[in-house]
Amino acid sequence: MTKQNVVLSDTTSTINMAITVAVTNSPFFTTTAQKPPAAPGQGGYITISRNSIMHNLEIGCGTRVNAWVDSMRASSPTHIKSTLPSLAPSKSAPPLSAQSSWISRHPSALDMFEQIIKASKGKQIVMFLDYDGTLSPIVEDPDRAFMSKSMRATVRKVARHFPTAIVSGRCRDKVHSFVKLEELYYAGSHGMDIKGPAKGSKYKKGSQPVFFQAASEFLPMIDQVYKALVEKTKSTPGAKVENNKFCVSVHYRCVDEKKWIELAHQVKSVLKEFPKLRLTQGRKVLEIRPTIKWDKGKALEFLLEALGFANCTDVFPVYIGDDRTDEDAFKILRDRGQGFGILVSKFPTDTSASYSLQEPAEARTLPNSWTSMVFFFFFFQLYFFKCLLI
Ligand SMILES: O=P(O)(O)OC[C@H]1O[C@H](O[C@H]2O[C@H](CO)[C@@H](O)[C@H](O)[C@H]2O)[C@H](O)[C@@H](O)[C@@H]1O
Repeated sequence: MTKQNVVLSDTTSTINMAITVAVTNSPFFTTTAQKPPAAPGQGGYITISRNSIMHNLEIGCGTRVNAWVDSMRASSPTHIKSTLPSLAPSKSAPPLSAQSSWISRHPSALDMFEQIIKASKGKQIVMFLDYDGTLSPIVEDPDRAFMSKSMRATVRKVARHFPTAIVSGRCRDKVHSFVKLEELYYAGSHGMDIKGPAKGSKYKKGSQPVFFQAASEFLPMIDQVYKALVEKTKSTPGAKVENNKFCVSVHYRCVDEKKWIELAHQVKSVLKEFPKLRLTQGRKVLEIRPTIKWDKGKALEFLLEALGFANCTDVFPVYIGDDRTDEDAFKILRDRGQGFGILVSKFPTDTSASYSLQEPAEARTLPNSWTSMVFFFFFFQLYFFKCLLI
């Protein structure tokens, strides 16, 4: 029996935790490894290998199916809340050494605020923001994950000072309809659908409009798999299939846990017919997407290039996100040695982000400059917002 340390992260739902899962041969999980060893947050978000799932479900091997359901369960706040202490110091539960060590490796962005501003001096800051769980609260109905007016006002302010992009797993049009800011860049479908502001941007060098769809040829297939999944899962109460244009989400947040295995089998039976699609896992969501090598990290690189910063040393990208899919972008920043990633999380989790956002109470001093103020209030809102999450 091989013991594998698998990190399951549900940042938005305050459910980040490291779980040691004993998995025999464990082909079930493939992790996007995040080196280097000395860097904070080695490890990665879990990608469920489609082949492994397909195989395991196909042969009806109880252990493998259970492993999948275990993974779904581990992304559940109720399970993790009860087992992992929050990063916030509490009277009843003094911080564990693991927690303090995590915080020392991923210090609060607020505590490091002055250093961050100093490091960005003379460079063009470019902001990348995840949507669900970062700008909007996690709610049961994905169609109602609205952004608050104050968050919108903050993002508007940020965009006035820096080129700003929303990078989301959602369909680009949908995330645009939630954010409602024309001046931003939007990268929907996990970065597979990128569009710049219709009126252009004062930051962009050159007049070419920014538009890129990395998986256009998959459109008919995604439509097909969406319809098949809707049909197949309709017998599972609470299951919701969301068409994100270049990918599909199967939500199980409202599905009775006893029915998760049934849902897993339904999804498997559909995916069997689509060998060019792969399956990954998000927050109480199974995400089906093309097998192309494109993710939020690639979208970040694409946008930096489109903005004219491809080989620049004077650019400072900042990516704020809370999900496993954001790790691809954090890793790019770490590898480039440019800017930094901020993980919004109440709990320790494996991450390539440099900094974290945990508690609003950490905000102590007000920085001086206007730019700093924008950052400060932006961070502060994210902190505050995070505390309201389920
Ligand atoms: O990259 P993101 O912007 O974070 O999008 C990832 C997924 O977010 C949405 O699902 C999540 O938020 C829902 C609303 O709060 C919640 O109900 C769900 O359980 C979460 O997984 C979105 O609906 C998905 O399509 C995105 O892939």
